[in-house]
Amino acid sequence: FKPQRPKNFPPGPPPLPILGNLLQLNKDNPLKDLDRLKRTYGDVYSLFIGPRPAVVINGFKAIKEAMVIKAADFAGRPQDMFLNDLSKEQAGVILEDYNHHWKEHRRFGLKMLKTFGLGKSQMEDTIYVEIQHTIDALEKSIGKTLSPDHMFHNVASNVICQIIFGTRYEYDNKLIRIIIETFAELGRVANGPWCVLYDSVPMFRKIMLPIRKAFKTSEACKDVVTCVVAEHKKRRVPGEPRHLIDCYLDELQKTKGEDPSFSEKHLVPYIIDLHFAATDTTSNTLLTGFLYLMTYPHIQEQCQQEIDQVLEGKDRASFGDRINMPYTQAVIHEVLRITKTVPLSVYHYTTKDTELMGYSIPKGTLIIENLASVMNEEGQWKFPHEFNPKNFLNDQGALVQPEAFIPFSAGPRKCLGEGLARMELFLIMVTLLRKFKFIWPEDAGEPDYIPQFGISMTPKPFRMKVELRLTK
Ligand code: HEM
Repeated sequence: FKPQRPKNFPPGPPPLPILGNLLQLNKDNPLKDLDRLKRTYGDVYSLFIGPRPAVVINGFKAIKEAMVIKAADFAGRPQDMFLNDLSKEQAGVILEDYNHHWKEHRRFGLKMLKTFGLGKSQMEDTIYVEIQHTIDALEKSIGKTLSPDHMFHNVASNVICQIIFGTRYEYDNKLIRIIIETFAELGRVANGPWCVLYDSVPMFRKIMLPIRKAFKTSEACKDVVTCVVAEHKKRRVPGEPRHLIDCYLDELQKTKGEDPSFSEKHLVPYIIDLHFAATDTTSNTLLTGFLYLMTYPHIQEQCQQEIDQVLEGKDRASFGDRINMPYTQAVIHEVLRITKTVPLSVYHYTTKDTELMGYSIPKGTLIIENLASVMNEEGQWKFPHEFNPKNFLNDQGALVQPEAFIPFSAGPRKCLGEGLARMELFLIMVTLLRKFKFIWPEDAGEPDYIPQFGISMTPKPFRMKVELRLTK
């Protein structure tokens, strides 16, 4: 029953029978424990999640060797875990293994972002529609305090909904509600002990009640999305796509069953994947950004000075303006660094027997890419442990992007939505900072910067006070 490390496998703490090293990891937030183990065993070490061996990769050098230099060896995804079983062999793109289906859906996703405006003013227009809704909400709260949670979630959700469905939804819409509830439910289960038990002791799988509930919620979510797709299908004119769903159906017609990767049954999980990947990540980064901007008012003011100067006489910012805003850009980069938005990336899997930093790693090993360890790695940053935009500025005040800046990961599985996320963060932050001053409420006490751990790091709920800067 005691798990054994294969020959020349990375070292790690001795495992217990059945449980492996689970008791050595804090179930609410394992990041500190992973850091502690790194100090003992080095940048590449192994752990047993139950009886399953996993290799944890820390620090920029080791991550680069795995994800970039030996990219194809480390680009798989495990296929026998709770989240895979949820998608019942109809994976979209995030959890799909390194295969033809993944490649085609990734290519298609990138094409969709371009088709619907990335790199053109069309995407800026889409984002601006959402910003206007945020501005309306903020204007109603001038002089009062408000909770920004839903506001940023709404923006990020609606930008991706415009691409997928060609429409925006109010926060209380049935589709959006069920998607949010499903992710919350799955997030709770995925971060908790039930999921670990599910992944490590398959014989218990069928009898675990919380797991069965999560499966039911996920099915209900798929049913709602399926209905929405069916509605869109009724109004579709082949060859005249209005949104991603139309384009997918056109692609299906083009390949006429020759390429089984594209099939209607894959469309629903694909949509859910994209919405999931695009929403909490972007909104949690924005929330963290505004938490820091409120509590570091001198940094907020310096951004505002630069924004006022560059946008003087202009109605609105365009993404191209970022070139003339090195300080604001540095702040946005610093927000992404400090947020560690997706701290352990998405689990990878080795596609063949390989080597890393001199250790042997067999095919089919679970790989945990500790992106958080790079974001405050000593030697990579001027100020690894503080919020300081100088991490991204040289002595002349120009923007520099250290190689270790990999909040979107690196290599072939790198975030598909990086371009969209960067555009959203820039346009939303710049537009809101130009128009409003964000203030940490006097009665809010000391800010708590420690986020809740999850697939995406979520800041603890906070309130913000808003004052108007421009009346236009
Ligand atoms: C601040 C915002 C975001 C951050 C920090 C972020 C970060 C990440 C990270 C770390 C991964 C895992 C990469 C890996 O496995 O090596 C990922 C994957 C992914 N992201 Fe993002 N992401 C963000 C926003 C978005 C947006 C807006 C989209 C919209 C389309 C998106 C779509 C995806 C997809 C589809 C994948 C899976 C890629 C694959 O498996 O090939 N992300 N993201």
